[in-house]
Amino acid sequence: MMESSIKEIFYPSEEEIKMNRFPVALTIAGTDPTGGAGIQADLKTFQELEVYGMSILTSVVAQNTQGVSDIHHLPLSMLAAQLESVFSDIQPHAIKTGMIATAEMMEIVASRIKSKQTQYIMDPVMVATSGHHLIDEQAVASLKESLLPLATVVTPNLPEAEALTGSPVKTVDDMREAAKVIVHDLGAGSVVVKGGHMEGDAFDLFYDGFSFHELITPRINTRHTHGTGCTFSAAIAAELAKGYTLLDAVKTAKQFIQLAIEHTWGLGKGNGPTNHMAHRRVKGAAKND
Ligand SMILES: Nc1ncnc2c1ncn2[C@@H]1O[C@H](COP(=O)(O)OP(=O)(O)OP(=O)(O)O)[C@@H](O)[C@H]1O
Ligand SMILES: Cc1ncc(CO)c(N)n1
Repeated sequence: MMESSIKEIFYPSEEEIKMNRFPVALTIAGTDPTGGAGIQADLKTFQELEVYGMSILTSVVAQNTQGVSDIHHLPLSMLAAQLESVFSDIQPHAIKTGMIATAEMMEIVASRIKSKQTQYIMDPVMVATSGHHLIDEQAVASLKESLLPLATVVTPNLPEAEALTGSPVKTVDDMREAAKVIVHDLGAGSVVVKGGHMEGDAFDLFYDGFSFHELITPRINTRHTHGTGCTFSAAIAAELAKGYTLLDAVKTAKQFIQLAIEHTWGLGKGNGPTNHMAHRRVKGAAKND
């Protein structure tokens, strides 16, 4: 059964949040000093969706809207220490991973996530919008073998879906086949194959292992799409932290990123960031509307 495109935003009332619990989400990712991607985008997205955000750094990335100029991977001991700091004190309801550049880092993160009963959203970050590779070859293998099978949902774009499956992913049929491989062969709980890199409508395909759901919104004609994938997966993490179903979380994330792209401020000389506050323009979405 194919779902139609999204019709409205649905945010919890104050009462619903109090009733559920105070939702907490953790991002484990790299940095983006211009704020459009990485943990900066994740924390903004958590906050906009009324989820308490925590963050663990994997790599410090010198980047802006025109590209990546340098990357410094934190020592493995620092990654392990940050994980201990968080998990010995505040338990997240949802964990999202973004850029994890090396196989060694992935193994450390995977061993922690394995021991947690929590929703895990994996954004299999491989290449920045500018085309700069953010993880090494060995890390791709480790991502597939160690992290991906732990994921509640994984959110590859088309090139990442190709890297994961080893097959071209150019058409909707290719997306469907890739989704089945990622769930049934590679072991992810579910997958959203993101169609941002395709022509035509912004077509994403969500597959939960049983049925396909098409999430389709009009393509916004803009170059300002830096960090769209980070923001989209962070929105899914926030909604899962609040206790929404996976399909509802994906639908809300889709609407969130659509607005964020549509209302971009066009910052920077290159591919600018999205506007993480745009959802507030939708009547009734913000608390005091
Ligand atoms: N121009 C656009 N108009 C509308 N939606 C878009 C556009 N570009 C991307 N999207 C949507 O943004 C979300 C992220 O998809 P995208 O393919 O851009 O991820 P990504 O390549 O991983 O992002 P990034 O690497 O820049 O963080 C998807 O829901 C996609 O459909
Ligand atoms: C840190 C980081 N993660 C992910 C992306 C993907 O856009 C990026 N550019 N930077």
